[in-house]
Amino acid sequence: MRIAVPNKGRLHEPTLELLERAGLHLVNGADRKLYADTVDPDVSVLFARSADIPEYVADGAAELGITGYDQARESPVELHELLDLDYGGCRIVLAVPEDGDIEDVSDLDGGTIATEFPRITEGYFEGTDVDVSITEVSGATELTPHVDMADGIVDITSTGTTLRMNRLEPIEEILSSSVRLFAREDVLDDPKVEQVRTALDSVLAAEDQRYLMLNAPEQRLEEIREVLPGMGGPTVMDIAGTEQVAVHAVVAEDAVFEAISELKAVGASDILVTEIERLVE
Ligand SMILES: Nc1ncnc2c1ncn2[C@@H]1O[C@H](COP(=O)(O)OP(=O)(O)OP(=O)(O)O)[C@@H](O)[C@H]1O
Ligand SMILES: O=P(O)(O)OC[C@H]1O[C@H](OP(=O)(O)OP(=O)(O)O)[C@H](O)[C@@H]1O
Ligand SMILES: [Mg+2]
Repeated sequence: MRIAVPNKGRLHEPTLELLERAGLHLVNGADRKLYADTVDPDVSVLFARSADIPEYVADGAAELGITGYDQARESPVELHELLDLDYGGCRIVLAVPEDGDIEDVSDLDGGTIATEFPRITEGYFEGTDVDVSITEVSGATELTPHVDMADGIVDITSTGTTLRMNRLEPIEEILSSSVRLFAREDVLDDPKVEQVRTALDSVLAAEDQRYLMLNAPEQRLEEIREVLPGMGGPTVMDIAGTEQVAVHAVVAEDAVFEAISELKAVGASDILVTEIERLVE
């Protein structure tokens, strides 16, 4: 089983980090290589450009691919999306010069749009009654409206800094993207695919949960339980030779702050909060 992952760019590092956290450690160095093995002898990693990953998976070079949803939409191939990996969040927008006369999509009729995403752009304009010609560029798209190459652009934005720096403003959002795990339809029944999906999902599931440990007087256990409904309730252990119990529970990260003061109020002490590496439900 091969997983195609970004070989460079902003998705490279976080993708390798995710594989590591999921337990799929690369074993023979990743630098400047096309392939790497993982600790699982049945799983290897293939490095490719983010934009090429959908094609690599569809063509059989890899069974699974990790890349942006925008890249999957731009590619002509059809893949099955297994998991939203929740990083590389960005939007593809239609943007025009801040100080020009274009205020609305309809003002672009008869105009030219420059983009690295011609298919997405074409699909968007097909859904409007605005006719534009599309010029494909391979980078620095933001420059094109200022050198009379285009009236507007369709490009990626996240913080909006690049658009602002180039005196452009978004007038429409075309799609919202994040990194996803994709598979070819014919491998969906392979148990290894499910194993990889579960491993990656366990990292995401753990991210917004914390492991809470505390000591409490045994007679206050019921009150403690009320604060900690948790996953299947807390684990309770007797502390030998004392009237105290040790309580362990998984708690949503955003509930920890409040839970701590409530737990103290019902007699908890020695409260410890730790991150969870993986969580398989
Ligand atoms: N500003 C951004 N914020 C968040 N995610 C982004 C941003 N820009 C790009 N991405 C995501 O990362 C993917 C790859 O973009 P990146 O710029 O890293 O590679 P690239 O420019 O395609 O690399 P290459 O150098 O191989 O051409 C995009 O398809 C998108 O999903
Ligand atoms: O809204 P912002 O946060 O400013 O991000 C948007 C920019 O990020 C991406 O470029 P990237 O930094 O990946 O550089 P690249 O052109 O080399 O791909 C994208 O092509 C935009 O130019
Ligand atoms: Mg880029």
